[in-house]
Amino acid sequence: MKIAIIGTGNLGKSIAKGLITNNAITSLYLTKRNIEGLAEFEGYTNVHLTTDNLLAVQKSDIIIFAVQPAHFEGILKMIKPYLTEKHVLISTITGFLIPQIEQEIGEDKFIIRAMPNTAIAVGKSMTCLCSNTQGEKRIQIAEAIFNRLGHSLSIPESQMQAATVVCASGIAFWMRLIRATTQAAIQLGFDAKEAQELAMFTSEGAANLLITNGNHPEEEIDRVTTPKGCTIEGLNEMEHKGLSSSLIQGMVASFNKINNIKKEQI
Ligand SMILES: NC(=O)C1=CN([C@@H]2O[C@H](COP(=O)(O)OP(=O)(O)OC[C@H]3O[C@@H](n4cnc5c(N)ncnc54)[C@H](OP(=O)(O)O)[C@@H]3O)[C@@H](O)[C@H]2O)C=CC1
Ligand SMILES: O=C(O)[C@@H]1CCC=N1
Repeated sequence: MKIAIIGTGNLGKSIAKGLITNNAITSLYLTKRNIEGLAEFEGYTNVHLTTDNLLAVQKSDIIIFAVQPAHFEGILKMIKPYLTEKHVLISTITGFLIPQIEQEIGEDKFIIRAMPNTAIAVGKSMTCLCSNTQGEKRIQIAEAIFNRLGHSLSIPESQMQAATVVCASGIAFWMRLIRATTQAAIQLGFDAKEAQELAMFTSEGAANLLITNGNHPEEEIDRVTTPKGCTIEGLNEMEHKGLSSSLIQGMVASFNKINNIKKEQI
């Protein structure tokens, strides 16, 4: 696959790492205005670093956009004359809707929105996908890419804002939970390195129990909570302090913020 990533920042680099590690590219063009920040990608014969978005578009079939929302409109205007019927356009841009993209480049283009997360760098992204009517004819290409780099789910565009919070921002939320459990483990006597090891692999085990068994979390909780035991004591104390409520309120705040994100960023 001939792929370009327009805007190789935090997410773009993560996608690039995933694509390279999983041998998912014939050629990969990575763009950025300041390409000094891409030194880690030097030395791969099929990876090209450039400031020239038009070159990247012309040399590629699949264009993944990963710039900040406020930069996207200008880039679409610039590349429009260079888009052909071969191009599949995949936008990871938060809050930028398909009709807005179509307004810039036309409804006849294959337009897909993807909401991956930074775990794509290690082939573990939960990625939600949607497309315009034309894009439905190429959605399998996006599914092939993102399934190779994790797990994908096609959803209506109306759910993309929620998917951004749950899946993309979700990495930060889970990191904070893992960090907090690490801090607790340190307080309980483990050194910092061991504490993080315990927190990381326990959270991985919890997720894998659900992925493998397909059970409801409460079913797995019931298996751990010995009557009058220490687990239920801890869980109930966490709930008295508002753990679930705090997570839900934080995620709803994150969701509401997306409505303003495009006009606020520069
Ligand atoms: N970070 C994440 O986990 C996720 C982010 N997203 C979305 O992905 C997008 C990028 O986010 P993120 O990676 O965090 O942001 P970053 O700021 O880290 O990356 C954006 C990159 O775009 C580059 N850029 C800006 N203007 C241009 C241009 N004209 N041509 C080429 N490159 C350009 C910037 O580099 P330079 O200034 O050198 O050009 C920068 O490296 C956002 O829209 C965000 O909503 C979606 C899911 C997850
Ligand atoms: O924080 C943000 O706005 C972007 C979108 C989701 C993850 N990062």
